[in-house]
Formats: sequence, C-alpha cells, structure tokens
Amino acid sequence: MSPSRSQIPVVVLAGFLGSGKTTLLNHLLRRNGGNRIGVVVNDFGSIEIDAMTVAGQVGSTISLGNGCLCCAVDAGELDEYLEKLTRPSARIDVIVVEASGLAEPEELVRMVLASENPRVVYGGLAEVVDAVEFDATRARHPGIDRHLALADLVVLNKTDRAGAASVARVREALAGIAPGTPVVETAYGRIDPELLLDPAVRPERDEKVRQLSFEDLHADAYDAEHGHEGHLHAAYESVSAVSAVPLHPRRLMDFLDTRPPGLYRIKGWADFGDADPDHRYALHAVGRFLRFYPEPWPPGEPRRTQLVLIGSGTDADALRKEIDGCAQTGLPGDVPDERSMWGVLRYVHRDPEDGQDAAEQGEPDDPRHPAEADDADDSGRQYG
Ligand SMILES: Nc1nc2c(ncn2[C@@H]2O[C@H](COP(=O)(O)OP(=O)(O)OP(=O)(O)O)[C@@H](O)[C@H]2O)c(=O)[nH]1
Repeated sequence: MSPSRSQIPVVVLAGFLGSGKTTLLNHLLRRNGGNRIGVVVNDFGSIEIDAMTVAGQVGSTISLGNGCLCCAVDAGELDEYLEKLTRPSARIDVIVVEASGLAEPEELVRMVLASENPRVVYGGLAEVVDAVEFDATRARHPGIDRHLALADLVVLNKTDRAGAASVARVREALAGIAPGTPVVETAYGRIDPELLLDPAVRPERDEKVRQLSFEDLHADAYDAEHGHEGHLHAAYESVSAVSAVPLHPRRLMDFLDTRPPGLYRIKGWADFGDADPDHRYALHAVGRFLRFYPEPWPPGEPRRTQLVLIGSGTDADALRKEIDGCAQTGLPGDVPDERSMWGVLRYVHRDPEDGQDAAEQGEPDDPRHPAEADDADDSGRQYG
C-alpha cells in the first residue's frame, strides 16, 4: 500500500563495506512480493541478473559505475535518475538507492528529500551492520555512529557468524548509539521484505494495475507469516487498526509527535470525519519522517480509518489503545473544526510549483522532520 498511487518511496540502503547491502538487495529483488523495484547502484556487476530477470525488470536499474554515490552525483543528477525510474511507463513501485560502502547516507537522504520530483517520497534509511566486524569497523571509522544515529532501521547482519554473546553486545552498543531505532537481526540479508517494501499494488504475474484493498493487505501479511520461510517476525510486530469512528486530528498529531522511536512505519488512511468530510488522508511515516496525502474519498468507499503500524520493541496493546484514544468522542467540547486540521496540514506534501514542500521546512539537524511552525503561519496551507 503506497501512501498514494502517485508516490514512489525511495529507500536508501547504506552500510559499511562488505556488511551485506548487495546480498540484502538481491534478497529483496527475489522476494519482491510483486513489487517492481527500481535500483540505483554503484556497481551493477554485483546485482544478480537472475534476480532481476525473475522480477522481470532488467532495465529498471541505473548503474553509476564505480565511485562513491554521494560524491559521484549531485542532487540534480540523482533527480534525473529518479525521474527515469518514476515515469509511469517504468511501472515501478519502490526505488532502492544502494550507497557504496563509503557513501555518506546523510547526503543521500538529503538529496532524496530535496527532490523536486512530486512522485518521489522518502522511504527511509536502512543501515546494514556486520555483526562480526562491528567493533573493528567502528574503531576504524568512528563516523559510523553518525550514520547509525540517522537510520530509520538497522539491519544487524551476519548473525550466523557472530555468537549470541557478541550479537547481544552489538545490540547494546546500537541501543546507545541509536536509541529506540528498530534493529532487525538477520543472516544473508533475509529480512522480511515488508519492512522496506509495501505489499504489491499488482499481484505477481498480474499486469493489470488495480487498487490494493485492505483485505489484500491482510492477505499479504498472512502470506508473509505463513507462506515464506526464513522470516524474523519475532524481531518486530505489526499492528493494524481499523475504525469507523473518525479520528480527532489534534489527538492523532499528539500521538504521532510522541510516537515511540521503535515504531518504524505507519501507513494507511485516516478519516477525520467532519473536520474534512471530502478527503481521506493517506498517512506515510518512516522513522521520524511523516507525510499526509489528502485524496478524495473513492466513490462507494466506506468512511473509516485503516492503519498499519510496524515496529520493534513496541507494545501492540498500548499502540492499539493510543489509536483508539484518538477517536472523536462526539462530546460537545470535542468537535474538531477547521483549525484542528492545521497540525495535519503541516505535513501535507505540496507540489514545488504550488508552494513550499513540507520537507523543505526541515530543521537543519534533522532533514526528515518539518520544523515546528506557528499555526498562524500554516493557516494558508489548506489542501485545495
Ligand atoms: N556468513 C555470512 N556472509 C554474508 C552475510 N551477508 C553477506 N555475506 C557475504 O559477505 C560478503 C559481502 O556481502 P555484500 O552483500 O557484497 O556486501 P556489501 O555491503 O554490498 O559490500 P560493498 O558493496 O563492498 O560495500 C559476500 O561474500 C556475502 O556473501 C551473512 O549474513 N553471513
């Protein structure tokens, strides 16, 4: 479920030399769940042509030759590549930018956020860590701490080679460097693809593009849990919340502003009832990045909120309660008005030609989080 049909998440995949980025990418290509994955890599040679062929998508990879991605391209150039991959004719659902081992992920994240391509949305920074080499790598490259602190998801790879005690030690170190950031342990990059990819818009071998229903999403989640081997579901949990009672925009924003750091992704739609009866709001959060996309209610679609929350170290019952607590009570003092929507509208993406983009308001020290702004400043940011 993409946040909006027209938005394509761009995931930045980073990690130190040899940590297993390409192995993970190849795993994703094989287990794409019907998603077409566009890939931007430094070294095309290391991508398994077989995996690309299985995915039926040779040609959706852009290779930059050797060199460091963040040094080799500037934001404009990356935009050119993203432009190619986001053309409707490419029919790509998600783009993965694999940073070479020495690339500065911060720079790449900034480039993605600065993209003027309205079809591009930041899909998160996944940082691969080699469980065996972690201490040695950190000693040689203290900068790794900075990269890890920025990550939305840490993939602790090569756990097959590291003993349980060293894995526990690395986890402890990671908790200090990137407090609250979800850490998924794996071997050979075999993470659950749902962590980085949305359930496919079109099922495998079905070329007809259609809208994914919530039932499909559940079916996908079922397949992922029961149909594939090698998953690490214990590492994170997924909570779904469906409600026919509209949410109070202020309370939802309070929840989102204070969401637990282990909550890696939130996706789905919010219904704000009378606060905006004409639109449902597609919600896309990855790490601390948050966007809303208002879209007219599809004809015949029941008015309801449908959210999926994915996190590690989170408390499913508590999350469910918090979402339930965002519901409108119908009490006289609790009726949302237009002003109650201002907090939500701050995170609405706007076309660059149309006005300022939400991400362009980012605070300098956190490129993913729009700056807190005065409600008064935002009163004009109504969605048309
Ligand atoms: N034992 C073991 N080996 C792994 C694992 N993941 C990757 N490898 C091996 O580690 C080596 C490096 O993996 P890559 O996926 O090429 O790593 P990378 O991060 O893309 O490497 P660079 O592009 O050089 O930065 C390869 O020989 C992989 O087969 C793992 O979980 N366990």
